[in-house]
Amino acid sequence: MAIDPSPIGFEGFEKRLEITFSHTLTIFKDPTKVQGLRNLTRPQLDSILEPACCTIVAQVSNTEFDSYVLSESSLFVYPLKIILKTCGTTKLLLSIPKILQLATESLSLTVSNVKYSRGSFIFPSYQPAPHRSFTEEVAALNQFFGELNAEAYFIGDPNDRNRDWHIYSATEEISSKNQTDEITVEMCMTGLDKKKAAVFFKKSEEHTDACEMTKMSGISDIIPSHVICDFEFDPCGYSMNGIEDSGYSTVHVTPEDGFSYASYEAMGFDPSSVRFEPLVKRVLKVFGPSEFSVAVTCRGGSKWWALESGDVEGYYCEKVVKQELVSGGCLVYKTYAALDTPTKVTMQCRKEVAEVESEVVVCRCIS
Ligand SMILES: C[S@@+](CC[C@H](N)C(=O)[O-])C[C@H]1O[C@@H](n2cnc3c(N)ncnc32)[C@H](O)[C@@H]1O
Repeated sequence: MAIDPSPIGFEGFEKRLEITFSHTLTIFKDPTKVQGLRNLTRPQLDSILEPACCTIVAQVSNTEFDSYVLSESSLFVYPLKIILKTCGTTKLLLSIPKILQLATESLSLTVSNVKYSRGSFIFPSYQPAPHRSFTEEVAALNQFFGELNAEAYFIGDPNDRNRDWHIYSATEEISSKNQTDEITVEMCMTGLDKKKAAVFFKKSEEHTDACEMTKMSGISDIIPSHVICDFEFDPCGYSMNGIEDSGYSTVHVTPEDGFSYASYEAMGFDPSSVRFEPLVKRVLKVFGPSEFSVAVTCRGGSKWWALESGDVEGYYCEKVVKQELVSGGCLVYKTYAALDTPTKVTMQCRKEVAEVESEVVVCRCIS
């Protein structure tokens, strides 16, 4: 586990890396090839996490994929996709060489798509290399994926640096054809309601375990059909992965007052049965944040899902930014503040990353 060197508090905001692979070899019903990355052994997964400075603390799997709760967030392993999400002072991008070595050399896979995203750190000056700035992160990513079609987007408000969203997208082939409909929702919440955050502290007298936290907080009601693997930290903090078929949800909570933070992410759900507004509402009911952001990445024909409605009771939507991604998908980023929070200024997509980075990095803003 990475020791948090910040004397101020724990960095809740996660870094998230998603790498999708394709087979280089023809598969003749070879079960080893069909299982792809799921063939990685526990020591091999540990060797991926070691450079990032985090460890596996719990696991739940189904026929489609494996999910792991980490000392700092989560790992999801599908046959052809790996999603690593880490927080605190972890060095997520240092895991890339090991992931690529195992996927390409041991499993004969090739990289087809890469997505890296994160919000704005609460304590940016305590992040280690290569996470000291987005510029540094883009340079690190380009070392491995710069040969693909790669773009980096820095979406935010120059007057409000702590609401930025950072996204790096790289793809082997620029095409939106044959993309399966897939939606990823990433919510970042700050200023949690103190009473709601109190659930995520272990009580010394009546010990509260992770399962109780899941039920008492209402997390189990967000997508009730998900099978949940939860974990409580000492003296406080909570993480969970929920799984169903090829979809997952994941929640991470830093409940300490002054730097409280919670994240909610869901991917692979049926967009006709899980709708944006009620989903966001159920998550907000659990945490009652003073501010939050939602980043929705849509692939295939599912863009309507993110654009359908932005109304959230008790909050006003400060801004909506739409960004087409080089991989063919579309990102919709929305920021909200509780109705009693002062209005924020206009958000825009800045070009400064493009100015300092290599040629493959551009920043475009559609809205
Ligand atoms: C649950 S982890 C997940 C972080 C997640 N990204 C978030 O902030 O929502 C962070 C919380 O667990 C607490 N914690 C306690 N022991 C920890 C450990 N060994 N590693 C990481 N977090 C720990 C931290 O103080 C913090 O409240």
